[in-house]
Amino acid sequence: MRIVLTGGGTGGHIYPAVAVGRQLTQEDPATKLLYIGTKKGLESRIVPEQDIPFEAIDITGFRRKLSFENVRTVLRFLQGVRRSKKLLREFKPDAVVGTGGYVCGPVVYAAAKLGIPTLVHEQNAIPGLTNRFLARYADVVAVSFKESERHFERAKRTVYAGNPCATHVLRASRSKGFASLGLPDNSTVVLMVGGSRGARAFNEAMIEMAPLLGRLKDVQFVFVTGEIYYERTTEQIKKVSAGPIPYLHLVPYLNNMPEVLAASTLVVSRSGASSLAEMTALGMPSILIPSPNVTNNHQEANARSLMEAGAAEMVLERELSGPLLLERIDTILKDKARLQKMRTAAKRLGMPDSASILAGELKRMKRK
Ligand SMILES: CC(=O)N[C@H]1[C@@H](OP(=O)(O)OP(=O)(O)OC[C@H]2O[C@@H](n3ccc(=O)[nH]c3=O)[C@H](O)[C@@H]2O)O[C@H](CO)[C@@H](O)[C@@H]1O
Repeated sequence: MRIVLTGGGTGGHIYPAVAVGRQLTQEDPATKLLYIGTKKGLESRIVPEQDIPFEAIDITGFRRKLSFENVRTVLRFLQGVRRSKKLLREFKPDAVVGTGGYVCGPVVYAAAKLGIPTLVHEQNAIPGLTNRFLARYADVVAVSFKESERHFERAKRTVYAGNPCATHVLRASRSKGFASLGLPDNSTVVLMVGGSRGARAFNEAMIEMAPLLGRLKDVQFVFVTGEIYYERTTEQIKKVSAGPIPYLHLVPYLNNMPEVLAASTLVVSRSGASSLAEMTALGMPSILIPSPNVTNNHQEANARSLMEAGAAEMVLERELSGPLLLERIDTILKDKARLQKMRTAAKRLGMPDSASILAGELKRMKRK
């Protein structure tokens, strides 16, 4: 099969597309993939690193308020459609998969206009602007939460498919995760990550926590700062600490997130949909700190669903401080029975066969 993947801006839109591509290649090594994204989005770095051919189009997102910038956005959208049509005519895909973020607007729209089968994947319980727009053109809208089907009444067909990142992460090697951190197998690892771009509040808490980490015995901490915060956080931690902290691994970004996740005992995280799909697939206990800056506060809704199932604790950003977080981590780690309960509850929410459900849909669409 020849498949065009598109979606981006942030990791939460990119990794589901990559996971679908991986699944198709695994099922049939002759699969040919092309990813269409933007130069500015994280996809321009992540996708080539995954050995998937990448082409960029120039496009910006709509402002929610009426503005002159939106006129320019419409013009860029039309240009994007023209460029997408050219790329699609050259590549001749059997189907196009869009995973959200404004870049997939012109690509999926162009494909629909050319009569190429299209599938849109929505990761969140409350859909984004681009996917809402595309729903009426796509042949299939795949949702990650059963309850979000109701937002896509105009779609030709909706499928409850989960998030394919869940499948992808289950293939990760735990030992490789420990080895990449230079740690022996079965070390206790606490991973702290503020989504694919990092978050200021997470970095502030990391700086406050760093000098206190020694209070927890035999625990290794992995702090993922996000690329833009790395330098400042490293400097600040140096300033507030007496010397190097041997059990702290400070990194800007993890290219092997599934492996490190598999090696972790507890995760402190934002509650983006793809991250949660990965954590639940692995049965990973977590402390979730939802981003307050997302459409319809959807990260808090995401976090609440894990908390109510007993898989996670939630800390709101306005309550967050380094000492409070360390206290919560310590309490959970000391309570082995609680950890086990959280693992079981998380696993129950996981949907590990998501990538194969989506691959099945694409094969069915091609045959039609
Ligand atoms: C601020 C914002 O707009 N957030 C949205 C964005 O989040 P964001 O892009 O942070 O998305 P998620 O948390 O859903 O997913 C992050 C993805 O990046 C990966 N990763 C992250 C850090 C790292 O160092 N290495 C790495 O590989 C994770 O494993 C995961 O696959 O998209 C999600 C899915 O549409 C939404 O639910 C979020 O609300």
